[in-house]
Amino acid sequence: MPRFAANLSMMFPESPFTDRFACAARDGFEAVEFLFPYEWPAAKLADRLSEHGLTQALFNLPPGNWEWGDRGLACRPERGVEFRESVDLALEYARALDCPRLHVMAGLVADRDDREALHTTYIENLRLAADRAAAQGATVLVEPLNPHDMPGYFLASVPHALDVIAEVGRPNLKLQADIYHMQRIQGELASTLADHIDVIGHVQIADTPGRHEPGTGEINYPFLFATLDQLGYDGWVGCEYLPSGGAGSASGWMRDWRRH
Ligand SMILES: O=C(O)C(=O)[C@@H](O)CO
Ligand SMILES: [Mg+2]
Repeated sequence: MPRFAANLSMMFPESPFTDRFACAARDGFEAVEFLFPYEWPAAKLADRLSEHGLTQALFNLPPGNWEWGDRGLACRPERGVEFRESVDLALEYARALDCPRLHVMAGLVADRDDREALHTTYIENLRLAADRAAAQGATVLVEPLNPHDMPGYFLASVPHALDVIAEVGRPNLKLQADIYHMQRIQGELASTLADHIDVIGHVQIADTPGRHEPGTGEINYPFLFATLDQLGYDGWVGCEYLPSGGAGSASGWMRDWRRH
């Protein structure tokens, strides 16, 4: 049975962020993940983890200026200094939270951009991030995001992510397989998990349409959880969804599913 981590950026929206650790523990989660921890002191978040006996499974590098439209820096040639600073800051938080996984967002591409230059920058930046992360035993992840939710995102398909991972050539660079995005990009869920299980370093879930909890849409999650078990996946499965309604919908499906 997969081990689930609550994504505190999306789950428990009725509670302030730092109270969501308690909500996750109350609902039976042993781990949490979130997007960006940087507006809270790392020590405060570390206290929340230990207070509730939770493991930090994953978080993201700083994405640049989200309000101004940044969605990551890694492919942007003109943002090199900021990217390197973002790696160091994320690794500092990772040490404080004892977190071994960091998601590096690629960034957006515009029509006028020189794609070759973005590609070269992305590969160099991922090597740098992976090498700095390796020094503290951490893994760096790349995640294809679907073009409906994230138009213009540089890394928009699983084959592109696999090519990048191969070219970067670092053992601690892995694929973040977000099943919700994979469904909206391409489908072929079970076969993609099976074909690439060796490079999958983290899994995330949500159903579609709506990006809500499993059981609210078209994805057969019981089948995919059994597939992950058969493949021997023993990492975390991040619950990165917006509960469809009310506090109980955040994790009620998980309790029902575990009873069977
Ligand atoms: O949107 C997702 O899916 C993520 O996992 C984020 O880390 C990137 O926005
Ligand atoms: Mg995701």
